[in-house]
Amino acid sequence: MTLPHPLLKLDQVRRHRAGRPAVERLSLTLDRGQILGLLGVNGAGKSTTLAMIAGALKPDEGRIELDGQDFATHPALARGLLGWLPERAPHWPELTVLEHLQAHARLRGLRAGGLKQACESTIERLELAPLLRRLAGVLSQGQRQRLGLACALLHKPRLLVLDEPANALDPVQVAALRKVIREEAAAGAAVILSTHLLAETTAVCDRVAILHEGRLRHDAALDGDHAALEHTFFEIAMNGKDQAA
Ligand SMILES: Nc1ncnc2c1ncn2[C@@H]1O[C@H](COP(=O)(O)OP(=O)(O)OP(=O)(O)O)[C@@H](O)[C@H]1O
Repeated sequence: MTLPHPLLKLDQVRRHRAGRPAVERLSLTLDRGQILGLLGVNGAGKSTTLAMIAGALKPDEGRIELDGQDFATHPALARGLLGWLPERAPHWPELTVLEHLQAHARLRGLRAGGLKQACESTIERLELAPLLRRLAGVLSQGQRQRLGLACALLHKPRLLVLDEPANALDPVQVAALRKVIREEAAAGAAVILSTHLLAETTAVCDRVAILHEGRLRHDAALDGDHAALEHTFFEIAMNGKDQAA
């Protein structure tokens, strides 16, 4: 009997940036319906990892598989399966919010009724209706973040890759973001999100991985003992001590 493959698999992935190791021999898997928090201090390698998962950066070594497909040999297929909110989501300042959503939907292959339906449901979920006619260039940082998240969600991705998704969001929007993440996971998508804030992971994730200096130092299900996790995080961040990896 063959076991079903995980939705996402990283196998011994390495990446240098500016001549230095940014991610070192990183292996992890993620299953459908899981919400994994990638935790680490500034410069730990979180964004580099997520950019490789999203196909924006190529690993120097190692393999990344999405739904059993090697990213290196099937990049278009893999990209079609995921939605990525990068750390600084790019936008076209001269387009309105609605034009953004429509352009992203077209880029994702949606047309006619499917495009309209995807835009309408995303606008409703992310409460973007009051912003539709506004130019992206005049949005606040938090509003731009919501637009970036909307663009990542439009085509119902099977893997959501969110880099610091709560950045610049107010508390109401943070709660809305968490609801969306939980809904996506409940619908069977896998979610990986990066943060340097412990509370972000404990609020919404069911598993946490800690990266430090590009290496995976901890990977475990969240068991509700937040004090123990905080201790582990600080031990790793302050002393670089390896924990159960
Ligand atoms: N564009 C770049 N060019 C060169 N080096 C980079 C670049 N981006 C990141 N790095 C380096 O790669 C390493 C990992 O950075 P990365 O942005 O992945 O960390 P991070 O955990 O996401 O940090 P933060 O929480 O501050 O966003 C760091 O040493 C950083 O200086």
